[in-house]
Amino acid sequence: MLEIQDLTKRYGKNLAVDHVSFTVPNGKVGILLGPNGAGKSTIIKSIAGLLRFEGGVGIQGISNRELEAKKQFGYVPEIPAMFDALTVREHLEYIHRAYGVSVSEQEIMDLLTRFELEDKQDKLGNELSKGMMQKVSICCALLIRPQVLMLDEPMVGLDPRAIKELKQVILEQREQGVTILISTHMLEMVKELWDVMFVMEKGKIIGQYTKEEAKDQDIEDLFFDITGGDEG
Ligand SMILES: Nc1ncnc2c1ncn2[C@@H]1O[C@H](COP(=O)(O)OP(=O)(O)OP(=O)(O)O)[C@@H](O)[C@H]1O
Repeated sequence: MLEIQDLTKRYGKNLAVDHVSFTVPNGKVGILLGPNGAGKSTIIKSIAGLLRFEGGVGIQGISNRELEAKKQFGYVPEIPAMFDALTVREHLEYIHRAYGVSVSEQEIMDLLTRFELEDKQDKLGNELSKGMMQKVSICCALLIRPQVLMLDEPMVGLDPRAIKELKQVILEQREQGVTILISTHMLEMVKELWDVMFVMEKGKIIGQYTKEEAKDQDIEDLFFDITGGDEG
C-alpha cells in the first residue's frame, strides 16, 4: 500500500504540491493525471525520497524515509539517468547487488529479451538512445522485485512494442499484488490499466475516481468531467 498524507512541496516561493493526500491500495494501479506543471513528478520524486517535503509517505506501512521502505519500491524516473561508464548488464548487476536481491541469469535474460535489450548488454550508458535508457530503467526497477512500483511518464519515448510490453508488465505486477503509481498526461496509454485515478491541477488533487465508482465510464470522460473539459 502507498499512503500519501498531507504532502506539501515548495520550490522557493512556488507551491508545487499543496497538501495532497491519497492512497493506492495493495495490488492496485493508481494513476496521477494532470497537465504539465500540475505537480505529478514532484509527488513521485518526493515519494522516492529525492526531495525534501512536508507531510508523510508510507510504503507498505513504513515511512519512506526508512531504509526498509526504500528497499521495497522501484522507481522509473521521467528522465532516465545512467552511469556513462557502466554497460547495460553492469547496471542490472549493480542494482540487484545494491538491493541484495538474488536474481538468476535466466531472469536477467528474460527481462533483457522482453525489452529488446539482449543485444545491447555490452553497450555503455552513454551509447544508448533515450528510449533504450528508459527500458534499462524499467528493467532495473523490476529486477529488485518491488512491492511498490512508481513510473513517471513511462510511455514517453518508448516504441510501440515496448509500450505494449510495459502495459503487460504492469498488469502482471498488479496480478502479483504489487502496488503501482503511474504519472501521466497521456490518458490513452493508461485506459486498460487503472484502478484508481487522481486528477491534479495546480498542485492539488481536484477529483478522484475508483474503477468501481466509474462503472463503465471511460477514463477520458471522467477526466474531462473533473477538469471541465481542459486538455490534460
Ligand atoms: N527543480 C525545480 N525547481 C523549481 N521549480 C520546480 C522544479 N521542479 C518543478 N518545479 C515547479 O513545480 C511545479 C510542478 O512541477 P512538476 O514537474 O511536478 O509537474 P508535472 O505535473 O510532473 O509536469 P509534467 O507533466 O510537465 O512533467 C511547476 O510549477 C514547476 O515549474
